[in-house]
Amino acid sequence: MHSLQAKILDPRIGSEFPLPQYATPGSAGLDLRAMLKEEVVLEPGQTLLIPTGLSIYIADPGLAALILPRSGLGHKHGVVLGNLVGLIDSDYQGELMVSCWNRGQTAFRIAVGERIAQLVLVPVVQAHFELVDEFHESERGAGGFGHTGSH
Ligand SMILES: O=c1ccn([C@H]2C[C@H](O)[C@@H](COP(=O)(O)OP(=O)(O)OP(=O)(O)O)O2)c(=O)[nH]1
Ligand SMILES: [Mg+2]
Repeated sequence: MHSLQAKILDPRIGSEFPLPQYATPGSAGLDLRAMLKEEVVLEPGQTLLIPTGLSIYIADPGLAALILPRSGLGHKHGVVLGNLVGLIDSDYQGELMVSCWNRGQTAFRIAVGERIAQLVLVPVVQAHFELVDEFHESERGAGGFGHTGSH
């Protein structure tokens, strides 16, 4: 298992609420909690930036973290992310923030400490552009956006 530097910015993490943890041994995501002062109601269409009380420093440019919706919240309640996916750069040292978007039709109450999203550490390959005049021709060429049909 990888080791990740983290800072607790909200003392309720580690006391009232546990550090983000893998729910099962095979889980890919660490659940992030809403470290709100008090519960909030997210109205239909509303987006709110929610602090997690935690910062991480990934440090290795060969890694990044993604903030992803929790499938239960997204599917059952329409609560997803305002940025669809959050990308945490390896050099970011600020608080992990979750943009919560209620794309549904009904208001959703977010309780203090509720698990609102999940953090996944992923490998990254950085590349530089090698400018060329022509590509070696591929079977697909420039065809895209349904070029291969739908069946
Ligand atoms: O859901 C998110 C997305 C981003 N971030 C933090 C970590 C990330 O490294 C930084 C910048 O994110 P991004 O590059 O996606 O945003 P930007 O709009 O391009 O801002 P910047 O100009 O700071 O790069 O904001 C979060 O805390 N939560
Ligand atoms: Mg950026």
